[in-house]
Amino acid sequence: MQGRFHYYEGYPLSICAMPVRLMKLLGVSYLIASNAAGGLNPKYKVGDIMLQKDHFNIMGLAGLGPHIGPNDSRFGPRFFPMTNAYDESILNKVRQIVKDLKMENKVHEGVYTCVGGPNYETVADVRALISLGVDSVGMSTVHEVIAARQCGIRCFAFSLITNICSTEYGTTTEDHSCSTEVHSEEVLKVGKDMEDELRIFVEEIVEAISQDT
Ligand SMILES: O=P(O)(O)O[C@@H]1C[C@H](O)[C@@H](CO)O1
Ligand code: HPA
Repeated sequence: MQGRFHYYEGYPLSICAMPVRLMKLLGVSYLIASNAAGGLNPKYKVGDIMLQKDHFNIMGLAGLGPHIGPNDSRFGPRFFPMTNAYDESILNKVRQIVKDLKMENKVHEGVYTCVGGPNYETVADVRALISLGVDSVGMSTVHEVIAARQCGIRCFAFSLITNICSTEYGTTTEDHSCSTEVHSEEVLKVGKDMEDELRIFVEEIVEAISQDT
């Protein structure tokens, strides 16, 4: 996919996840999802990659999800587990690719969360997410993976760390902005700068998965 629907654009999460259900109808069996995300783990640097071992569904805990409403049983059961949402055998392949491509110094494994956005987080938000065990924060992917898991699609996802979320209140500069705040220009630039490296990374993952099919 080129782009995706986001909750902050005014779409319900069922629409945000709809392309995954379309993929299922087209016969897709693996989902590779990526996102731009803020780094919460103090070890992360801008430009690093975080393989998602899991996600923390903060919107789901608040009652928001792609399956609210009548269940469409073509896509799976009403109730379904999310214990192993991120496929361990794909993760193992990716771990090997990370070694082969000598990317170990910039690749981590961690927990992602999706917030509603479109505003970035306050310092209090960031401190709370860290205390909840979250390593990266973005505005997508969780509901897509939930939709995929209901219908049996195997998932791999990673975050590109485009900015570091501040745990400290910054100093206000002369133009009334703040020294530690995030701007979308920065997020887009890091995404652009990493495009070629990420393309190779994803091509390797597709190749490794396709050897199994
Ligand atoms: O679509 P993703 O989750 O990669 O994009 C993130 C979330 C927002 O759309 C945007 C904020 O900078 O980046
Ligand atoms: N927070 C939420 N979403 C994001 C961020 C962030 O810091 N960076 C990129 N997408």
